[in-house]
Amino acid sequence: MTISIEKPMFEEVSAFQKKSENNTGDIRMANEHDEAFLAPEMNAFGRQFRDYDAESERQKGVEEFYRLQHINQTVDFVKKMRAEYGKLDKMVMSIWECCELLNEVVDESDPDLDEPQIQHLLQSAEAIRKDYPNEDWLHLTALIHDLGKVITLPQFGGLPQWATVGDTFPVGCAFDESNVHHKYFLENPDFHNQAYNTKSGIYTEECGLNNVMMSWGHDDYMYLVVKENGSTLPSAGQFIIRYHSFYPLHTAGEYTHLMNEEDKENLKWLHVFNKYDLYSKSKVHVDIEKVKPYYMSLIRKYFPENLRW
Ligand SMILES: O[C@H]1[C@H](O)[C@@H](O)[C@H](O)[C@@H](O)[C@H]1O
Ligand SMILES: [Fe+2]
Ligand SMILES: [Fe+2]
Repeated sequence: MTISIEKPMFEEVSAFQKKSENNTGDIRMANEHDEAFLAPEMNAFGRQFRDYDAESERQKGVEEFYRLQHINQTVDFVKKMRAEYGKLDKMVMSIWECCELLNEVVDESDPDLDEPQIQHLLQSAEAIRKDYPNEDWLHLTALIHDLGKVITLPQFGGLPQWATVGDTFPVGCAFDESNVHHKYFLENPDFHNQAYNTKSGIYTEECGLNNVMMSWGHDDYMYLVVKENGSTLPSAGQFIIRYHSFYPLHTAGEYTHLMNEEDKENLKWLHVFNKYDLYSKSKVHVDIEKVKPYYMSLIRKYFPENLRW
């Protein structure tokens, strides 16, 4: 199904200023009188969003995270993970149970967020709901997009952070320089493998992202969960879940030679989504009990009661 976009995809950055006054570091509850979502200029730490070069303690941890991620995500590793997690034999539970479980996950790759993960899910979902009130599938997509991070918990195999979070990129072809902290790819064995280090590598131009192996993490895992459990979430929603961390594509505009026509359509919605995923990260908490009935109704509409994880 193709869903057309009637709203402007991006607001001017100047319009974002007003909201930044809210980002003072104090936690307050959002209420229904808040105006439509305006992306702030600064994150909750008073820095630019996605600033991977700032000098700070937090930044050192993030850089170390990317060093390990870039060294270890290889074609062989991704194949192994896909086979293992494709079995979906780790757990049986509902979507909401997983939302609650996610609170136990800490994301070491994220320079902009140190709130409980369930707040990030609800903050992004509520922000997108205000601006796109009729696209309920988009609200639900936002709610579940990061649930795959549970693979770092012991009961899901306890994968290291570098195999769970962070930006994603294709393996099996050259690592583009737009990847943050690109220099660490030099220590990845695939970097020196001639079958894997050309622009298209093992792929052909316009082969479609579905035929491309992405670095393993919460995006691809959650996509598998959605697909294999027979969710009726539209293809644009499934695409968003699968590629929302693929910043080298959706923000830097690289790797587009691997896309087919369907990918190009879906990418429009990913651009919409990305603004809410990134800029809704704030200290303004959503009242979970108040919004829960609405999201439960969406879960019932698009998912079976229990899912295999
Ligand atoms: O640090 C963040 C975080 O892990 C997000 O969940 C992921 O989607 C981003 O791409 C990543 O950079
Ligand atoms: Fe994510
Ligand atoms: Fe997110």
